[in-house]
Amino acid sequence: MKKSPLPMVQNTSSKDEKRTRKETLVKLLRWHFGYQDFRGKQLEAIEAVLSGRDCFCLMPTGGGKSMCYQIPALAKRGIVLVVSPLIALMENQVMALKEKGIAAEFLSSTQTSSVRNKIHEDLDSGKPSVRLLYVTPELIATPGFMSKLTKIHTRGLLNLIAIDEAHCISSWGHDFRPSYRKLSSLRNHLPDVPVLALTATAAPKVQNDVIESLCLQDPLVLSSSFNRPNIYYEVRYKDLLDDAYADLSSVLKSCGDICAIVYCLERTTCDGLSAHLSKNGISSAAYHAGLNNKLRSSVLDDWISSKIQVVVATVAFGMGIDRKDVRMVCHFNIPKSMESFYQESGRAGRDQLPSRSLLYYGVDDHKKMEFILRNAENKKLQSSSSKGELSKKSLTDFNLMIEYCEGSGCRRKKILESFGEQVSATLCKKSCDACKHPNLVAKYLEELTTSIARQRNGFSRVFMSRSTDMIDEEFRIDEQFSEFWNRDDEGKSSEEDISDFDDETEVVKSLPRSRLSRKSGVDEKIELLQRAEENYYQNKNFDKLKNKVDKNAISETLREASKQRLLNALKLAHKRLGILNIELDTSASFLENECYKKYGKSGKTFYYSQVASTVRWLSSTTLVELTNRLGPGTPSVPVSKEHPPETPPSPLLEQRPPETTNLKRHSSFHSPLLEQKSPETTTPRLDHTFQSETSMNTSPSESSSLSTKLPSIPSFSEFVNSKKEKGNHANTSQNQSHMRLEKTGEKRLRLH
Ligand SMILES: Nc1ncnc2c1ncn2[C@@H]1O[C@H](COP(=O)(O)OP(=O)(O)OP(=O)(O)O)[C@@H](O)[C@H]1O
Ligand SMILES: [Mg+2]
Repeated sequence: MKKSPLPMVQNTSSKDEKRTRKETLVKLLRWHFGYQDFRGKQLEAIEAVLSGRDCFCLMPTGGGKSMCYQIPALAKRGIVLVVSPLIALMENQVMALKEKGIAAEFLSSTQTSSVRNKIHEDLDSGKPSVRLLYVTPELIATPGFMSKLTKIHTRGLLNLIAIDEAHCISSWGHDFRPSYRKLSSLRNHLPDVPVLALTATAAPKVQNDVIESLCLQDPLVLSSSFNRPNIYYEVRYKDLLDDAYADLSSVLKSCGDICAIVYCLERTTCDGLSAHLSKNGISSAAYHAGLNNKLRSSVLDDWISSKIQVVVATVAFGMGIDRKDVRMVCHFNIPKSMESFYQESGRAGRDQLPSRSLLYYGVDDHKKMEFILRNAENKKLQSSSSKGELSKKSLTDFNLMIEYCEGSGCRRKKILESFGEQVSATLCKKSCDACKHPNLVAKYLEELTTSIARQRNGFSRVFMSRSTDMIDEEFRIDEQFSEFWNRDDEGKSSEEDISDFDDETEVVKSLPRSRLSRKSGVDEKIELLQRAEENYYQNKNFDKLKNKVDKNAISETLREASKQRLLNALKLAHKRLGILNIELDTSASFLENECYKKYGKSGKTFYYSQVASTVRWLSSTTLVELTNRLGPGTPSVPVSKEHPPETPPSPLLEQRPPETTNLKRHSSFHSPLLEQKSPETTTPRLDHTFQSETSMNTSPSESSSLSTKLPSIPSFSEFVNSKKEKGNHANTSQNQSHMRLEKTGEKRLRLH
């Protein structure tokens, strides 16, 4: 339903006229949005763009930047074009505006062509009804759309171009989107349309970059303080806690039924933590780019409509999400920069009511993030030597985050000073843990220092400990080792989860790719890692390690959550493959037990990686493989949906004696870590025929014993060796195949 139009704003300059204009704008605000008055610098920004001036608007998260282009759209006949980085963000805003009776639309590839055509017809009509048109930067770059904009402009109907989240244009910013770079063409094509750039990113370098890149002319630069007085800042130290999962769970419980966001670095953590919270009676769901669009939308809807209270998410969740009553934002892993932290924690308390930011800091998380950033930095350095300065920036930015966690003194001051704001000592008013409980925080920091020193002396873990600095200094992580990185998504590198953008491709394209081809020196480093692993398992320094291992121990709760994950994955496999001849609950226990047996002593990270890899295996495995691993007996004929095995289902766990885990590997066993097949099995094949052939070549007695005696999950050394062999084998096979192809000039079956 559309509202009746209010008087249009005139561009006038006398004092009275100025007052009248302000009154009209306030009337529009009250009429359409129900707010009493403008906040902060909103009015100045609105007046500037209405007078035709470019404006750069720097406001804190939740400060009300959207209003700076929404009111101008209502104040003048014509269209305001809004460029926004995420489709979800556009959808949300358009929906909210439509609910208020404001004619807003968005154009994106997710719409049906009939919806898009309708919008285009309206735009071409000469008298468009739409007042706010949201588009992606990619669309702006297309010649067709640019000529449409030019046409609208020649009819005098393009009032303003608003670039929301404008920091995305700057490679100095924390959310750089290459597609935003294309927006610089707007000024060439539409030189006299005012441009409004909006961001909550305060770094001066980013500001200058935005102004230059968008070619803003004599812009009015409006900036407000970044202080969020209604947010209480706190850091908890994972290394000093028995169980961070349990700690978060009790914090959330003690707060009552609050709305919260928990950010994690990795998708697996989101899944595990969300399962843990749910199990403890907290209504929660995981949200990350690994879920399909439908699932993500339903999680978002449920959270926005308060059906669930807590979303456990990667950074894919949040940019521009406008739920005002978020009472707590928790970072379960350290964010990559102060800018990211500020943006994400700033999603708390947008209604200006007291809220909380809680960060769980762990030394392992620190190392992991540092490793990811260094890896990304190395990649950038290799791709362009001129970007050296830029590459180092990520580590410098991260150091501010470390200082926030490990340093003493007011947290608020640290945040604001990192953005160049000078802050008085009294500003915080005891609204951070360091100001409210200085002695306690000092004690924690001391304990943390001791714990770090202990870890430095001991060798806590192959990848995550400080003693691996010398390795990761040069060692370029290969995607293939991602299992040991607690990664849940093959083919995507660690950086992806940091960006975790879900709808655009360019960021994904810019991710580090596998470096298998760059072999130089890698073998030595692998050997180094293997030696490290051997040392570790020999437990020579067990006493020194004990403390750390305890901290890293796998709790029953974590095991239960993992079992739940495996059960869910089994259910999905059950759906995908049809009726499975296995008992799901027992099989989940069995698989979890396998992971625990293998990595129970190595600690959470390895154990959790193994769970993750098993989950992935379940998502892609065939019925034969699954039955071989979990079912009652090896089928002597290929198993298919049409020909299920005749033996009745019987849970494997009871059938398997403990010593059988060391028996020789069944050829049809498909380990998620060890995909390599023995040389004799590497003939051209289709998956199913291969499985059935191997099964048929096995004698019945062998077959039944193999089916119950499952192979062990490979150790890190086995995994590394298998990858090496696989690499060598692939090279040999490729050479042979290449020669054959050259000879025959014919394309044959692709060799593995
Ligand atoms: N003048 C106002 N008075 C009261 N509430 C307002 C006012 N202007 C905006 N708001 C409300 O403040 C909330 C935050 O606004 P908005 O989403 O525009 O913030 P933002 O600056 O874009 O934040 P972010 O950086 O997170 O995108 C919204 O719910 C909005 O309706
Ligand atoms: Mg916004």
